[in-house]
Amino acid sequence: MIEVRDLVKRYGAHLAVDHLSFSVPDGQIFGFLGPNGAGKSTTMNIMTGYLGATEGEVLVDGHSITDEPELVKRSVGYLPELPPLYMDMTCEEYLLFAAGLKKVSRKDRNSQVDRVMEMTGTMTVRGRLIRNLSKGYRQRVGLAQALLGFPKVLILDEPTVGLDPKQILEIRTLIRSLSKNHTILLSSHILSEVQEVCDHLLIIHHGRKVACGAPDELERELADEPTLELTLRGTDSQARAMLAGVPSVAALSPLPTREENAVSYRLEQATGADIREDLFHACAQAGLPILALRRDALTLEDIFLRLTSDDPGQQPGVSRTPDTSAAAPTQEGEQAQ
Ligand SMILES: Nc1ncnc2c1ncn2[C@@H]1O[C@H](COP(=O)(O)OP(=O)(O)OP(=O)(O)O)[C@@H](O)[C@H]1O
Repeated sequence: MIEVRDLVKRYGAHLAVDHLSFSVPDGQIFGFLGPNGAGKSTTMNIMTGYLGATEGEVLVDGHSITDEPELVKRSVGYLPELPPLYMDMTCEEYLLFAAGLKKVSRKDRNSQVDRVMEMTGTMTVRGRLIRNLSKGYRQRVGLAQALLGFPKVLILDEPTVGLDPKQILEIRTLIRSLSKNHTILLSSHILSEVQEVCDHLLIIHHGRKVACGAPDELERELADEPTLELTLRGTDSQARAMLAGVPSVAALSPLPTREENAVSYRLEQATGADIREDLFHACAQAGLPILALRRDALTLEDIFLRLTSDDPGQQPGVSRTPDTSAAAPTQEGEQAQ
């Protein structure tokens, strides 16, 4: 169990981490998400004992990183954003060297290095110079280094940054397999990179917590009720009279339309309601053909962008991604766009 309590980090007058608190239970893959400069690396550097906090504390299994740094460091493996690799060493030489720095006993070094190379799929490149390895393999070597000593906790700072899509998938699979025996905290500034792999997400902005929860929980809690965009063949008064008779239309606002003899509205639905079928029947009964019906729902990506935006235009309800799966067939038999 990792506990971060009321953590503050100031660089001179700049407040990089602002009273941040969270905890990571054993066995969880915890995603630490925020745009560039949000304070992720600073927090991770404090959690791993590389940097001192201005205020607050970090506990790993109840032991404070400040009071018992050696003990805590032994239970934490760290992959920094730029792994400190020595380009002129082979993969194996580097891992043996890192095992020495981590005070792995001489008699265990070779077997541990073999084991972490197996775990990270680097056995086949053990004799290659690190400078000649691809970025994906260098990242694996960095992970292998973090695994030496078999710490309970792994802290990975942007482990997939700069990798190609295939390498990203491979590292993700590797992280998932490591989660069987480790508690993992990994950071990213890209939601899609952590959404798939993490059980829990913490979103920070300007060093402050802005949201925390399981990805689907966040989506449920932070997304507004979906709205509908409806375009009909008919007049404004006909449409409003028909819509007045549909229960659960909480509000409507007109939208511009390029269709001739047509009107378009954004409809807000009462909490929890889905009025698409009611609308279909009401429009059919009133003889007002539906030309388009589109449901707008916030995705987790929209929520992340909204929570971490300094632009007041990116406020609730502005950044929306159309859910085209909910588009209704038009009178011409086409899918509405
Ligand atoms: N040594 C330092 N001295 C002064 N300011 C710093 C220092 N390190 C980081 N900062 C500032 O603190 C803030 C947080 O930086 P940090 O690197 O922790 O963010 P991050 O979320 O990891 O960003 P990135 O994804 O770009 O690495 C930024 O505004 C950064 O400019």
